[in-house]
Amino acid sequence: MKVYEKAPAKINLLLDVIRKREDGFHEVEMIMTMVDLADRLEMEELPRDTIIISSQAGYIPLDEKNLAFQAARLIKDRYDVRKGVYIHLDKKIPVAAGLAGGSSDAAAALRGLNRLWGLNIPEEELCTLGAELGSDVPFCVTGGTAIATGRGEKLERISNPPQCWVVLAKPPINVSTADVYGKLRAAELKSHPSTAAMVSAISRGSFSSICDHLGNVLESVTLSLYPEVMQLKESMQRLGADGVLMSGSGPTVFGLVNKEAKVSRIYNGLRGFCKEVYVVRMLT
Ligand SMILES: C[C@](O)(CO)[C@H](O)COP(=O)(O)OP(=O)(O)OC[C@H]1O[C@@H](n2ccc(N)nc2=O)[C@H](O)[C@@H]1O
Ligand SMILES: Nc1ncnc2c1ncn2[C@@H]1O[C@H](COP(=O)(O)OP(=O)(O)OP(=O)(O)O)[C@@H](O)[C@H]1O
Repeated sequence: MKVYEKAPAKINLLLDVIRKREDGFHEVEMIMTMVDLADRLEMEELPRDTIIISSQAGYIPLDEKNLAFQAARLIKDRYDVRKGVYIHLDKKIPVAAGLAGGSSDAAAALRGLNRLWGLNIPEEELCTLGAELGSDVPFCVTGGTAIATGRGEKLERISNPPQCWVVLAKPPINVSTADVYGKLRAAELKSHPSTAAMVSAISRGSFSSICDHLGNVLESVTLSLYPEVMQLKESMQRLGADGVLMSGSGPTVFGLVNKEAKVSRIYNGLRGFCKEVYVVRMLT
């Protein structure tokens, strides 16, 4: 038997850091949603008690470092599953981009293996398992749009933003999430984005107000480390995106655009100097 799962990329419409915790993680307040750029996982049961990962992407680990592998091992250990699985990852989400590609693969593996092995694990329990794999995994299990607090694992579902185009551009640099959080001086942040204003904008379905309240305090670190991310933001703004922000710890920058007519101008303008540009829709 085979099961298939889609693993969409996430973007952070808002990312605030409240404080550094004693366990080394940061207390955050984020608003996350999904876009329709997705990896696809094919999972097939194996009679032997083993986990095998393959992918067409040559640049990700296929051993126990792979988050989908870790998800499979976790579910097998916790529910005493003695069967094996072959997981093929069709990667479309750029890696180490701030789009939670690995986290979404892990979440899709949890959902898929729950079905493949008929375990009937409730979604909330899958989220708790997911939190053991990474802070973004619980959100990737549920999808939709949510306010995430704690280290990102406490979720409150909210309505989806109004439909729009999302232009994603990833400069050719690799950014380490741990490094960005490590360099952030949370206590010295001068301004914070307003979660309440963003939640209100989303609930009113006001595209322009959503664009006005985009904010990510991790930009203060990544933009100063990598000036090319700042340049990319400026280019997207100049080309006419309605709202522009870096996603997660970066380096991907996204632009929200409400009119289709503007999208190809932005895409073509960015493609002149950035190889990885994607035009997608918000997943609603
Ligand atoms: C930047 C975001 O992607 C925004 O959605 C997340 O906050 C990070 O989520 P993630 O990549 O799943 O992060 P994890 O794999 O749990 O953690 C990677 C590293 O980032 C740092 N980290 C992560 C989340 C958090 N709330 N505080 C942190 O300080 C920690 O140093 C941790 O060792
Ligand atoms: N299934 C996977 N897909 C992509 N990367 C993976 C996967 N499993 C493990 N990794 C490793 O995880 C690291 C981060 O990749 P990922 O694409 O998840 O980053 P990200 O988009 O920045 O995530 P986040 O937004 O959650 O911080 C990479 O160095 C990669 O080698």
